[in-house]
Amino acid sequence: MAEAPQAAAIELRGLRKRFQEGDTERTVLESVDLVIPPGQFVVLLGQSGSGKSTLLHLLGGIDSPSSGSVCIGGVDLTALDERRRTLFRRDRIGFIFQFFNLIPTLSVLENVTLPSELAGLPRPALETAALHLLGQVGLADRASTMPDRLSGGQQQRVAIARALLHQPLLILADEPTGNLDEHTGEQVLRLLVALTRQQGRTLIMATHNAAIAEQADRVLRVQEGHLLEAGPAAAPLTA
Ligand SMILES: Nc1ncnc2c1ncn2[C@@H]1O[C@H](COP(=O)(O)OP(=O)(O)OP(=O)(O)O)[C@@H](O)[C@H]1O
Repeated sequence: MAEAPQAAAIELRGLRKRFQEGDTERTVLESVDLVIPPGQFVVLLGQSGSGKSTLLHLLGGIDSPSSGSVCIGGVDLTALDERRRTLFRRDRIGFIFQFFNLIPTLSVLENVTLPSELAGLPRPALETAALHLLGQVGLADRASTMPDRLSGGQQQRVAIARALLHQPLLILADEPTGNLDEHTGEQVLRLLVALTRQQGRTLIMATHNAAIAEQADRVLRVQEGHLLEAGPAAAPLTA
């Protein structure tokens, strides 16, 4: 899919998301405008239920806004039909979830290569790249292991390799260490940040880990439907 060469990694304009619950309509996000240039690491804060996952789903094309536009790498997801949006998501977005979502019947290597194979990338080159990435996440010797033989931190490192293999435009991580102990979680986050920085990728991460937020280029907070610059005075966005 064609992309403008200098396009922002993310451009949101007038984004609004409402959910219908019976007779009541709940506005989760309202008037969200945001521009993120390529290569930045952005942390997303916000209380439980504030709308962090909703925003990540809109950025990844998992869900559609009620109004407004979502441009990723210059491609307006709201202008794509469902099939094209699915293909865009598969080819250009990397997801890392709290629960690692590995396929239990596939080996570590197969879990890492599967999404890229589905995207039509050639298998021998993929395996070489996947083994290299598994080395970078410290799992070079576990390629043929089944996921249930790995610790939680190791499983999340497999998920990181899987999310990075197809060289996505945007990596979305939704509380990726919520299921890990604090020490392991922080190690995994540091690895994810280091790898995405090394590859020059854009990473948006919902996390409550203050040490990781300190490493971010930008920290945003979802609060009462609005997206604010996080900081002592929770200022409105200037983007
Ligand atoms: N499919 C849906 N239908 C109706 N309401 C929804 C739906 N998805 C999310 N919501 C509502 O939107 C609000 C924001 O939810 P969201 O999961 O985005 O919050 P969050 O900040 O990620 O929370 P947490 O930190 O607990 O994961 C919540 O009130 C939730 O109930």
